[in-house]
This record gives sequence, C-alpha cells and structure tokens, in this order.
Amino acid sequence: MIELTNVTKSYNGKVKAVDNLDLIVRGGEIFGFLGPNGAGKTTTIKMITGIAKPDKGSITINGHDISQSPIEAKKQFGYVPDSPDLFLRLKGLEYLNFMADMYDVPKEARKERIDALARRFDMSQAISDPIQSYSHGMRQKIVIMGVLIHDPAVWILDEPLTGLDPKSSYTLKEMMREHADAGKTVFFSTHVLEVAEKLCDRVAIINKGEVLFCGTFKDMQERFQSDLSLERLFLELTENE
Ligand SMILES: Nc1ncnc2c1ncn2[C@@H]1O[C@H](COP(=O)(O)OP(=O)(O)OP(=O)(O)O)[C@@H](O)[C@H]1O
Repeated sequence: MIELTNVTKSYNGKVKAVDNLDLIVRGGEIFGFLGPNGAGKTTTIKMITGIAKPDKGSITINGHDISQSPIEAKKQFGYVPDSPDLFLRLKGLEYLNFMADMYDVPKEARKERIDALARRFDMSQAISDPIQSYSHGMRQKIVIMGVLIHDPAVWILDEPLTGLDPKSSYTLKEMMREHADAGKTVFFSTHVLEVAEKLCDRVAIINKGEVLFCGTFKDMQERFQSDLSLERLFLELTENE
C-alpha cells in the first residue's frame, strides 16, 4: 500500500508541481496514474521513491515513512524510472547480479529468478552483452528485470511500457496482473489511455499538480453520466481546467 497525505512540492519556490496531493494505492490493485505532460506524475513518483523531498506532507509505503525510515520503505518497492539508460558499461548479467547484491537476494534464488525473468522477456541471449549495445526496449527490459529480482511487494513504474515490443508489453501487463492478484501493489504512470482502461483497477487523473479524479473507470462514467471512453473523459477533464 502507498499512502500520500497532503503532499506538496514546488520547484525554485515558484512552479507548484504537486499541490496538496492525497492518494491511497491499495494492495491487490493495479493503479494507473494519468495526466498530460507536465501534470506532476514524475515529481510524485520521485517523492514516493525518496529521490525528491516534498515541501509538505507525508508518504508511506506499506506503513514505512519514506522520510523517517527510508531504508525500510525502500525495501518494500521496486522502481522503474522513465529513462532506462543506466549502468551502460555493465553487461546485463552483471547489472542483475549487482541489483541482487544490493537487495541481499540469496545466490540460489537469484539464479532461478534471473533465468525465469530472462525467459519471460526473451533476454536469455542478450544478458551476456553490454547494456550499451541494447536497443531502447531491451534496456527497458533489463531495468525491469533488475527491479523485479528482489521480488518487491510494491511496484512503482514510470511509463513502463514505452519502447517495449508487443510481446514484452503483453508479458509485463500479465506480470502486473499476477502481482496485483497476489494481493500486492502495482502503481504505474502512463500516457496510453487504452492500456489504463483495460489494465487498471483504479486510476487517478492529475493535472497541474492536483488530482481531478480518483476511482474506477465505471465510477468515472457514473460521475460524469457518460458512456464516453476513458480517452474522451480524460480530454474533457484536463481541457476544462
Ligand atoms: N527539476 C525541475 N526543475 C524545475 N521544474 C521542474 C523540474 N521537474 C519538473 N518541473 C516542473 O514541474 C511540473 C511537473 O513536471 P513532471 O515532470 O512531474 O510532470 P509529468 O506529469 O511527469 O510530465 P510528463 O508526462 O511530460 O513526463 C512541470 O511544470 C515541470 O516543468
């Protein structure tokens, strides 16, 4: 579970990127975080993961406060950032072992996990090559594999499907569903509204740092008394601001 209470963040004391945000993401759900460019999604994700500090408010992950107990909070989640260009000089396997070392994954479990993840993402051959030689999609996959290697309870994914081919995208969506169905938490941001409509149990729509709507797609249609698609409702909500 991820809980944000009254979270506010400005840059340079001017732009309010996130304004008094309250959000609860529960175990057992896939939660989509939607909003136009510059809405405040990445800033929110950076605060949840402890990369950026809120000016105000509190954030807990499975009950651990990211400011007060950062190590305990960070053990709870795996984070896929929006850019996969990390550790380019390492080979895929070296990166996976590095991530497994960081999270104290025992030797036996790590081998099994690496084999299973490499098979699922079609990366069994590529993990012997340097990440530098990978395509954007392959870099995205190795970052996802590195994050999943410690089997975190909470997944936080910033635009995770960008650059993935249809098979890998299908695999990741399937894994997100399995993770949520096991009672764990999946929080991800996306611009692809069709994906959100099909995949998410609940969504939040954010614009100019404020949540405009939070709930199921059905709640949204009821609230706006409309049978419009998520895409049309999203455009109406964010354009009327
Ligand atoms: N490091 C920064 N310094 C100054 N302003 C920033 C910084 N990062 C973000 N902002 C501003 O904060 C606001 C929110 O940006 P953020 O990156 O969180 O949006 P986003 O919803 O993730 O956008 P996108 O969908 O385009 O990735 C924007 O007005 C942006 O210009």
